[in-house]
Amino acid sequence: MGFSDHIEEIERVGQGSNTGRDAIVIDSWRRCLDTYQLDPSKAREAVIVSETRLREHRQQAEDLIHIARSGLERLYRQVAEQNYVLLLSDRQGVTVEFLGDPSFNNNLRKAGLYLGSEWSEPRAGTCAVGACIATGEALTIHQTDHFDITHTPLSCTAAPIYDMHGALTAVLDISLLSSPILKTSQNMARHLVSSTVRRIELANLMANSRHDLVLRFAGAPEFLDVDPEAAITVDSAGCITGMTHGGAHMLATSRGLDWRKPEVLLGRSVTDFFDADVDELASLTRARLPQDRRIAVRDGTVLYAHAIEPQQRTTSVPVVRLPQSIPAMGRLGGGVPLIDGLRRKITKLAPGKLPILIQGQTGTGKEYLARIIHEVSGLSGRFIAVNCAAIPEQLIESELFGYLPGAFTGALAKGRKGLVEEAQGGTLFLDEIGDMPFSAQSRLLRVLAEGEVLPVGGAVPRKVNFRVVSASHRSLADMVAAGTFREDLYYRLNAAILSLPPLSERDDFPWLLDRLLEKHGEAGRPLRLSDTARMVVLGYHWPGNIRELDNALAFAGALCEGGLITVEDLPDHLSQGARPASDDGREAALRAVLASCKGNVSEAARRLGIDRTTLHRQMRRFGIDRPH
Ligand SMILES: Nc1ncnc2c1ncn2[C@@H]1O[C@H](COP(=O)(O)OP(=O)(O)OP(=O)(O)O)[C@@H](O)[C@H]1O
Repeated sequence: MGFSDHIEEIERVGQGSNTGRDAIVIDSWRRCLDTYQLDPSKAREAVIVSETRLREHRQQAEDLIHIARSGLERLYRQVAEQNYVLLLSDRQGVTVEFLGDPSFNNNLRKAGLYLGSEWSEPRAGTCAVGACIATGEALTIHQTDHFDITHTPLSCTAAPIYDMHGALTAVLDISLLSSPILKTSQNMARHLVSSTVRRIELANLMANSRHDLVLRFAGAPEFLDVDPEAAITVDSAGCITGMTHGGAHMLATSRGLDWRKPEVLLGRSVTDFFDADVDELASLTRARLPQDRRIAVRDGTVLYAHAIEPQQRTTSVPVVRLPQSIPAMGRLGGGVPLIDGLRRKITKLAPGKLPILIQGQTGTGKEYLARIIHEVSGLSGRFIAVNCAAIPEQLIESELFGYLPGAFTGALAKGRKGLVEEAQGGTLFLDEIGDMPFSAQSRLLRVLAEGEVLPVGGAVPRKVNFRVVSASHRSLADMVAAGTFREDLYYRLNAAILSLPPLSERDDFPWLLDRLLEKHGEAGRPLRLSDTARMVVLGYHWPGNIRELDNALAFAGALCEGGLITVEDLPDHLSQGARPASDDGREAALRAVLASCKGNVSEAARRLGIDRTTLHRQMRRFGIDRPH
């Protein structure tokens, strides 16, 4: 369909015709024309918010991103091969999390499939995220369903994420830069997105309702414990305090109410909706077989329920996250030679002003290490982190170096201080420095060489004094050789290089695991792992490194009962593609399982899923004594 055909079709719809598109598209086009007064003949570039605004949006969505991450990564792995990218947007339509193939970064950024892009209907016209926010429903906006001609190559599928009080809080979207003609090709995508959202809402509900009874529901007993369709929370008086979107649907349907009005559901007694009171519901625990946990809803439907008792109320002492109470250097890792070596280097380097370059794969803790360096350095200024990959190219110079009043269109009337100046007397952490555009590299070099910053549009440089720590998951030396990174800047940044190993090579893995279990548990009550879950965790290869482990435990911690993580609570892919653990990990796991079986080799072999001979062989290999 050509440009003029597209505009003509929108105009016909505006005049009241039905051109055969889905009602959801027609309604959205009409909103664009009548409510937002958008002109279909004016193509608009994708809107990408500034780094500062993006940071604010991400901060507000931080808890959700944290809980959602494991689900998002799992979904991304399922669809990445078909070239989908994944976006999580907040309720304003700003993309706060993005997963996509970095080799398409430029094209994706241009198409607005990127961190910070704004996909609300008033800004972008009909689009999946915007229409999803407007309707509250999962949907696909396919190619020419888009209002704006700039977006018609895309096919986007989105589903809303509701908080436990029934308010739309975010949107999960998967998008394709190019797709088959038929819209039905995206039905599977809609199904995948919706089921991921269901899991995210469930994890969110579990994480936020530690003191209420949680009830999960499924239409079939087989799926009850593994993939429930709906969940609600109930307080000790039997009143409903929270629900997933599926839960809201179930409650509303049973009484002919509107799920869009959560206020008519929350606070009501469970007896309004179920043929059972709160005590009967609370007895539907795992102690009974799933098929014995039948429950009738007021409209006559029969469901299966799973009750999870509230966790003990803790006194309201502020939660002290254990890692913070350990001195900075101690937080780096366990007492193994590799980490001790790193500690020695940091002790020497941190107090000086020498630029430090941290290398390591994604998620290995580069920013975490940079913060430790800042803490140990004793510098009185702030730690300012800049993700060079997340700032749109045209904004990077003004964000870093600031600008004077009227430096460019859209600039603030007062001008603005750049991040370099914000780091005055402190540390400027330049993450993903390899993604810094060439022109900004030249300016940065001048700042470092001369200790002066020249704001955009300015003529008089200002003195600056800060420590620079940069990080990259790519080899800057290779980029220099390829001519994509300035050699002189490289030599300025890499006065000292620190390398962080991938998680699978860290001998202190069990130490890290314990710290993260403390972090995600309640104050003084770390999460625990069942023996088999520990084996699975130690046996997985963790391509996303500490971040992936951190997210998986946050997710499992939200799903588990009583603080004990079992294999079912872990993201599925951990147990599927498990690769052999490092020797240290395997040895620690064997000892842990043997100890918990009081040395009973047959029982330990059963729990580990290996035969006795193999277990004996492994025990010999690690010098573990045969129990007497
Ligand atoms: N030594 C550690 N102990 C406990 N948690 C850690 C440690 N190192 C990193 N983490 C946690 O792992 C996660 C990832 O760390 P960080 O963001 O520093 O990684 P990164 O290498 O900068 O990642 P990227 O390259 O993707 O920016 C964070 O949640 C951080 O708190």
